[in-house]
Amino acid sequence: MTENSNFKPCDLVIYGALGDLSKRKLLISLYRLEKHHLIEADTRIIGVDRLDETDSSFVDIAHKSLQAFLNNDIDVQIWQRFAQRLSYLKIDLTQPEQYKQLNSAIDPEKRVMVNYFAVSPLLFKSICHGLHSSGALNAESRMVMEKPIGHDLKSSVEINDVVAQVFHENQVYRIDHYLGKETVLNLLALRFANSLFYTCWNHNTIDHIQITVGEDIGIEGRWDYFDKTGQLRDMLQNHLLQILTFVTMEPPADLSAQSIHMEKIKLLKALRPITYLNVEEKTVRGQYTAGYIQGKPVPGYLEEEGANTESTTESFVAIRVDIDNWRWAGVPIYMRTGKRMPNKRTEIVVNFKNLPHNIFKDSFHELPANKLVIHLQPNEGVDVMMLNKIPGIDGNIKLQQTKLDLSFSETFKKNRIFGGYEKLILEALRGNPTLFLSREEIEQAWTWVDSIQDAWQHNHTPPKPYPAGNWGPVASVALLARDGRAWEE
Ligand SMILES: NC(=O)C1=CN([C@@H]2O[C@H](COP(=O)(O)OP(=O)(O)OC[C@H]3O[C@@H](n4cnc5c(N)ncnc54)[C@H](OP(=O)(O)O)[C@@H]3O)[C@@H](O)[C@H]2O)C=CC1
Ligand SMILES: O=C1O[C@H](COP(=O)(O)O)[C@@H](O)[C@H](O)[C@H]1O
Repeated sequence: MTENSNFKPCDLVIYGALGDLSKRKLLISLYRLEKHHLIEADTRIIGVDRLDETDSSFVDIAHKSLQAFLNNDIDVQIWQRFAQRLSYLKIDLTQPEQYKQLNSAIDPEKRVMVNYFAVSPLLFKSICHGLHSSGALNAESRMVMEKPIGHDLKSSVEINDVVAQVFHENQVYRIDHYLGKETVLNLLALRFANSLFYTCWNHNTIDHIQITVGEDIGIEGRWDYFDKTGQLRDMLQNHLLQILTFVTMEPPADLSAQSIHMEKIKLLKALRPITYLNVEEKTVRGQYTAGYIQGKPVPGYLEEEGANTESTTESFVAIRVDIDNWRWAGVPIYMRTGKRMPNKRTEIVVNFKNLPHNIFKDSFHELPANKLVIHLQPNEGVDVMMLNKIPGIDGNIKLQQTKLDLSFSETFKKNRIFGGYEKLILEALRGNPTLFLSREEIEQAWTWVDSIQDAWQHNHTPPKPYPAGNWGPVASVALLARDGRAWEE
């Protein structure tokens, strides 16, 4: 144990331990934390799910997941240390009496109980009831709740109300793993530690902003969950709105969770509502058809495992967002997110305004505007596109567009970039809630997203098809073209 010797060990209970999130992200992140000696020696990990597994078969399942998602890059010693922490309990989460088993698995005298809800939000209420009736909780216990919390504002309020009956607000950790990503956190540094951006981060200087969160994967066998949810609720309600708030909120008074939550809520309240009257012009819904990703054929959404061929769920959304406040008046923010895009790419492009007059007509009829490109993943870093003089001795000044390139992997060679889940799981184990979300901001985000969902339903807006391996339907290009703009490709 090196860095965190002042933290208490935990009983980390993962509900839904055999599910996709647990296997793909949580166990992998925990293994990586183990590798870097960041987990207390006495911390235990208890997997809970409804299948008839045993401690040892759960250990095998965890090993297979690591093999699959870490490309077999498993160190024997680290694995042995990690495997010793693992145990399994079969609990049907809808059956309150089965939660009593937890009492013999945890040790509240020695360890803090951290309950990780890695299941559908439909089960959150049952888990709260079950935990309450089991008597396993105490004032130190924590709970980590996955996004999306609920399906809409109403269900989110219901869940938060039930959670509040069992956990005090300071025991509740609402996770959005994008807030654990280094590059998302770096937005705070970029904006609030650099005087360069202080005076120009507003409608006087910025023309528009683009936020792209593209994934090349499809729904990865998660039909039941995804088809009921869709890309708007799965990605935009949480990850994209979180990125948006970090890019556009007012400077917080300090770095405390409270100050940041306050600014995010103010920003979310300023988002102009999208209703059935303007939803067709402001949004694009898409659904992928069969196509190719990096040369390999992939099935369409309606041919995915378990698919219902009638589904009109969207796997792609593009939206023009307007923020009704002094800073952002007249500056559109275009956001798009989708499955089966050509590659995985999360980036923010801040497009600055053109200069009022061009004295370099020999080089450019119209001077290309400056751009700040923030690469959130992969190839984390920041680029500034600017104009420079091409060196030379002839009399004319000739310009060229050049890139000022700050690559994280180059610049911070000695620092490992931790994944979002690694960072946030560690914070939950340490009992630091700073990077988690407040109830109010989630409910505010639902209010805005519900209005879009209702408008689509009201207008019977069908998703537009796009072949896998493309950046969404053609209508997404038209969304910007109507404003005389284009997506950054
Ligand atoms: N997967 C991901 O990449 C991400 C997921 N999330 C969120 O995490 C949560 C879980 O997602 P995901 O892992 O994909 O979902 P999965 O359906 O893959 O996993 C849920 C697990 O819970 C089990 N389960 C369901 N009902 C019960 C029950 N009554 N008692 C005990 N176990 C039960 C399921 O078993 P069974 O298979 O038998 O139904 C399954 O093993 C969701 O809220 C999702 O939004 C958030 C970010 C990323
Ligand atoms: O929350 C979710 O996020 C993942 C994408 O996460 P990333 O860290 O790989 O960008 C997404 O695939 C999943 O559908 C969604 O539930």
